[in-house]
Amino acid sequence: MAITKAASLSIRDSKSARWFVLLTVSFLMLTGYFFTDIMSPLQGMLRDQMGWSNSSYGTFAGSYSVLNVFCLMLIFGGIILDKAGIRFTGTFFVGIMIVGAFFNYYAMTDTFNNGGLGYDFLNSFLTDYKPSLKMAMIGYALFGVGVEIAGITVSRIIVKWFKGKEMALAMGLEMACARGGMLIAFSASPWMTGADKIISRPLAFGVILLVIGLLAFFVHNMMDKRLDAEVAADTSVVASEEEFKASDVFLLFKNPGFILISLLCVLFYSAVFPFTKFAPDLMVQKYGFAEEFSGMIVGLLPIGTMILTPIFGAFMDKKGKSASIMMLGSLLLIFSHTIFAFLPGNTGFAFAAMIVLGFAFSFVPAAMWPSVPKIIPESRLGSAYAMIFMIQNVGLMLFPMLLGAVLDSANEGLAEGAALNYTEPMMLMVGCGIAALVVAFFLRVVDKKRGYGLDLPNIQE
Ligand SMILES: N[C@@H](Cc1c[nH]cn1)C(=O)NCC(=O)O
Repeated sequence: MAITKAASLSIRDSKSARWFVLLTVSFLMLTGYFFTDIMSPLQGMLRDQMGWSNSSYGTFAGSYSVLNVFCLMLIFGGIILDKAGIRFTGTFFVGIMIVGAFFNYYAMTDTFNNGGLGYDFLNSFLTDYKPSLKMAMIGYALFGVGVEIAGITVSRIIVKWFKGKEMALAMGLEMACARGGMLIAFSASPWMTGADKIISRPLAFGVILLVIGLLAFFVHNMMDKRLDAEVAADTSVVASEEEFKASDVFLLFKNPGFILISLLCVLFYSAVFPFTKFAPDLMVQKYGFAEEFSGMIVGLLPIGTMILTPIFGAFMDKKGKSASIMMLGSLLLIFSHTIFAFLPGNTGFAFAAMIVLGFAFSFVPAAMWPSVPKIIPESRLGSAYAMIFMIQNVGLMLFPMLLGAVLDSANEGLAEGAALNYTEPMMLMVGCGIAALVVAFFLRVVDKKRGYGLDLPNIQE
């Protein structure tokens, strides 16, 4: 439900109140993104201690999206958000996130792996897969549902509090906080395992952090309740429905701009998030970094985006050029992955490729997300974002699984202790980048034909 006119001053007109709300939900997203990548720098430890193959690790990473894709959870999440509102949906799905994260933690504990609750059952079928992997996958799949729907809810919260005010800045800052969570995960997770390399330790910390995130969301709920009460009492406020409708989906797929932006989203993000799951191990295997430092190198990526995304967002707000910038971002993606795939394992190349990727990962999200409202009418925006994330999740499910399988098959028969060769998995990422560039090119062509105005400034004078 969107507020289209507020006659008298409300709590959202108070700068400190709305920025405080942004702080609570941004912190929540920081905790969510932290847990999303908490296992990424631990791939080597999972191989050594848990006996997970690279394919198993990829299957685990892809399990994040399994329920989102096969059970259409993002669509249901959108419907629940429309029907039950922000406070219920947010609280419920943050709860799911915590339950999933707890299962993920439990899978890594000695208690579980020494025959704890559920071990014998999970050991009784699909015996090629370790019980720890199956339990972790159940947890991560639940967590994936929770964090994705929490993310959609938070976007809705930002619109509710910032519409007609500093909305782009608020969205940019929320994204920067979320990337901060990624940064902490990549840099700190290997250290948190301690000298005795206990994998469950960072996960326990992650679960606690998520609970604190939920408490922050409760604070948001109190503010939101007050805002709703003010809106209900103000008879001059006109509310318009923006509900998810199944019929909207068919209309969306008749829109070439929507099809192209969804394709760009899945191709671009498939070459980024699944890559980051393997990137710390790539740093160890190809560039010879110590395991503890490998995550810090990958951490350069979120650091760069935290600074650059709001800057590029502000540029496009004023100057436009979003369609061209999406092409440039896709081109940089190809450059970066080409360096990882084909250039020698020199640490300088690793830094250079990560910095180039940081630019790509700042350009495309900063241009893509604010472009959606230019292509889709406001009444169908909720459905459009839900569908785009749903399509994106197909890539987030398949590509980590593919990367793991390609890595294993490319390194079959490798001598014990020899470094893994990442050329073939990285060629897959280059391929995604090329496909993203082609789609970005067609998006620009269609933009010119249909006049979406993607290259025009977001802020109209
Ligand atoms: N699907 C979301 C959240 C996410 C983070 N990691 C995996 N999924 C998303 O892509 N949000 C936009 C972003 O740029 O983070």
